[in-house]
Amino acid sequence: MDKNKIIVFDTTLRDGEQSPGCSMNTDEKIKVALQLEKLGVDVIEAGFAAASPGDFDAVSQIAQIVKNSTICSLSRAIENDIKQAGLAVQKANKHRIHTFIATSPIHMQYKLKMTPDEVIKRAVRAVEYAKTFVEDVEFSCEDAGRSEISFLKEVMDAVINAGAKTINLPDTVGYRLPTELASMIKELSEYAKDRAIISVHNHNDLGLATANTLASVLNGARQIEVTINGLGERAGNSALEEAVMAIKVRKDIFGDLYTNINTPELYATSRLIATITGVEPQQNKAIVGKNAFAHESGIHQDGVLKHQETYEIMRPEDVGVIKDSTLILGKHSGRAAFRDKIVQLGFDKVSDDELNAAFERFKVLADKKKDITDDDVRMLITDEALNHDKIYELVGLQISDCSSGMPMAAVSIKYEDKIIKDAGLGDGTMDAIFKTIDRITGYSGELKDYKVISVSEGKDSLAKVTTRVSFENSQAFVGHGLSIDTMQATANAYIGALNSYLSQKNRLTKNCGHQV
Ligand SMILES: CC(=O)SCCNC(=O)CCNC(=O)[C@H](O)C(C)(C)COP(=O)(O)OP(=O)(O)OC[C@H]1O[C@@H](n2cnc3c(N)ncnc32)[C@H](O)[C@@H]1OP(=O)(O)O
Ligand SMILES: CC(C)C(=O)C(=O)O
Repeated sequence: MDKNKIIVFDTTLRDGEQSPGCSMNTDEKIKVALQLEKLGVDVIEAGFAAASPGDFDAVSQIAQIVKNSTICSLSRAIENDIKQAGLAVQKANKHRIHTFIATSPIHMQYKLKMTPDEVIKRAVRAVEYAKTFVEDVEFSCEDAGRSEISFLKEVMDAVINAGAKTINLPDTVGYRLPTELASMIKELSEYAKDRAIISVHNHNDLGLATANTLASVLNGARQIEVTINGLGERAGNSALEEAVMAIKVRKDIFGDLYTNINTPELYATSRLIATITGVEPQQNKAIVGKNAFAHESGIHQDGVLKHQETYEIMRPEDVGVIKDSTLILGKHSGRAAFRDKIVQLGFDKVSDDELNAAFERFKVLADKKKDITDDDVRMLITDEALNHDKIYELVGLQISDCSSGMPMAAVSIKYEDKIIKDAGLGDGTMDAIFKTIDRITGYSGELKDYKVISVSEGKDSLAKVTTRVSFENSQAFVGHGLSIDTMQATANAYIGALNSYLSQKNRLTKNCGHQV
């Protein structure tokens, strides 16, 4: 084991997905996992296999597709959870079970209703049982941040003896300050010595998650549990991009400590997650926010023009932000320039079909819009990749509305080589579109969330719509729509959610007879 290597454990697909409104379907999770692999993440926590058949399906598919990163599933210290985790990750090249139980007085007394002794026994049984599925078992003392150090040591001894290789000490409720966590991690790392790797998993309730992660690394932690864009339960987790760049930029402090993260992939990974979840990082978010490398005021601009490092502590290209694109795309650009641009933007695994479909859409867009930005191209490619399950496909949409009239939508949809047309009224234009689509497809969706953002600036910007829709009392499915026309993007996003629901339903029924 290299003492200077910081293992990057990404939990975007598990804790990140616990952010309200951030659930992803299996295809989306696979795309994220492949991008995390490209980013160089050591361990991907692909989900909580026992949580639902959909989660089990996603973890097992990722386990079979990703080759370089270790694939891990979280599980409570409960036999059936561990079994589901073990079965889900078993086909991975490298696999891990991550089992946990809370160790703080407040969690043991009120939530688990267990005595400390019972918790230790349960933890040991969990690790021993997990070892019957995989060699690599991680154990987490949930709410370690509010646990007693002496009890943590007892739990650590017991689970290490049972075979746990990594001990994670989460600050589950983001309570600790960096100096406090640093001393706790120092004491427990020294206590563990070479018996196990000490890991940290910090939440951001006081805005200290990344500070806590870095303080822990400086005090012996050799695994960091992080998420892209800092997604996660409540105020989120420590952001991968922040922790990794701090270690890289501040060599004077971190010395020989390093991660294997391919940092020029950070921005593309962040964009993929934002596009899939529809949750944009705040504009001033470190590393990946829209303003992270923007200089507004004259004195700063003057400084950067004279010498970039006056106001930039890292180069935008180090994190994959391309500031000055040399290739300008427009209506006269051809396929070669388009392909070149998407490679430049970091998409090197786009299939010919996806490229051709995106190129056709690019040409239509270029006819309507003067400047095609990098963000437009990125969205076109991602949208094509996210909407490949075209069970139902929007062919035409016509809407009419006036301030005192009856909103109406006429919709035509392709289904199995047939074009089905219908028209209907609604309480607003969007309602008319949704109701007409429901009538054509025979599925009545319940809209749980709707978001629209403009991809770039200007009146002719592309609209990117993300919907979350539940069908037949299912969980909410995400749909994406992209168009210069917001209503067209809305219809596509709604149909996309239905397609996503139907493909998941088909796959689960085929694989294991489960309902969605
Ligand atoms: C800090 C974290 O992020 S932990 C991970 C959070 N992630 C999730 O919760 C994943 C999504 N969760 C789910 O789908 C569901 O909660 C399930 C399937 C896991 C469990 O559902 P249910 O069996 O209905 O239980 P429910 O969620 O209501 O309550 C949790 C139960 O697990 C117990 N429990 C909680 N953590 C643990 C643990 N680590 N080990 C053992 N038992 C635990 C609780 O005490 C409670 O038990 P009780 O029902 O006897 O009171
Ligand atoms: C289960 C653990 C790792 C967790 O998510 C937390 O404590 O926040």
